[in-house]
Amino acid sequence: MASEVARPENAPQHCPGTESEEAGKASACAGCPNQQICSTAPKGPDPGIALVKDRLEAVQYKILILSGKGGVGKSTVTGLLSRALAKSDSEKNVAVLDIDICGPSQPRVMGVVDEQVHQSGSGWSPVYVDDNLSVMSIGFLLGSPDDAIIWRGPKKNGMIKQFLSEVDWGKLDYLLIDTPPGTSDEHLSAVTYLSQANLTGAVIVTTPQEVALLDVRKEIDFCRKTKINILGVVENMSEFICPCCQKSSQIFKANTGGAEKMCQDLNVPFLGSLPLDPKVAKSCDNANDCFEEISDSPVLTALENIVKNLTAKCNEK
Ligand SMILES: Nc1ncnc2c1ncn2[C@@H]1O[C@H](COP(=O)(O)OP(=O)(O)OP(=O)(O)O)[C@@H](O)[C@H]1O
Repeated sequence: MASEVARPENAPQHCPGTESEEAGKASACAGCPNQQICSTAPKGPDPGIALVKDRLEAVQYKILILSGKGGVGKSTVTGLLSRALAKSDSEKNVAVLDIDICGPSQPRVMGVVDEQVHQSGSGWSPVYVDDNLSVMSIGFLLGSPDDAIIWRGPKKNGMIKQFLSEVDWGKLDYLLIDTPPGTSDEHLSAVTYLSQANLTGAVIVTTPQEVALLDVRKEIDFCRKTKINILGVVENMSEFICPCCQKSSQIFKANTGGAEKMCQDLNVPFLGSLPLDPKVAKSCDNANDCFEEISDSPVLTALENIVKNLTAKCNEK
């Protein structure tokens, strides 16, 4: 994506590209409605891209967590995956970066709502959930969790640049980047700033219903257009296993075959499914360490399989 020449839609035939030194000055620019903007705008790639590359040099796997729709459990799955990865090997360092600027959930999901981040000479220090698990979110910077963030694209872009380039993670094995639903400003900013930082790929979270899968298809298309490697799809809330009789029910029925069938059709890896467990929702709502509270949940068994598939995909890179 970074190598493509950026040209506005209404550009003349021989437009040199908005980032070219010739932008606004070439003979083809005469009469172009963008001429003045092009000749005065700063040229070349955003210097933030190099800063992000340097900062994330010591992070082995950088993974974007995406979802087409809101509420499918992307933040919960990010939190569960990070805890599972951290618990699977105490030598591995794992971190979560929450770039859902307008709806940051990670402080609650990770059970660290009242914490604050500190700034030092080497950047922002993330909040530590465990010795080998840290998290950074705009939620830590708000005066109150009820404060609304009403920002336009450029301000969100600046915040994401800061998050990606100024957090002092130390040496990390996994950085999971929790994004807002859809394909919005935050995604474009993240993809741009990570364009030279060797992004490992994306995990897409969905629920089984067609209404959610429709939006996942768009997410897959976004990844393909922006050349992001798709590590795989996780289907969340696939079934509900009754804790009394162990009977399985499909609360969100997969009328079109669910995520696994969609993955086969679109030739995308399927990482596995997670059941719906009310204990998970309760624990996250109460901002508790959900791993402690769901030690007997089928979610943990299912999570093991997903972590195994995800780490295998990362190792392929
Ligand atoms: N497997 C699960 N079992 C039970 N509850 C779940 C499960 N996954 C997520 N939830 C619950 O579903 C709700 C939505 O989850 P979450 O906030 O993670 O979704 P999201 O996709 O990140 O939403 P958004 O992107 O809109 O912020 C939360 O209350 C969460 O606790």
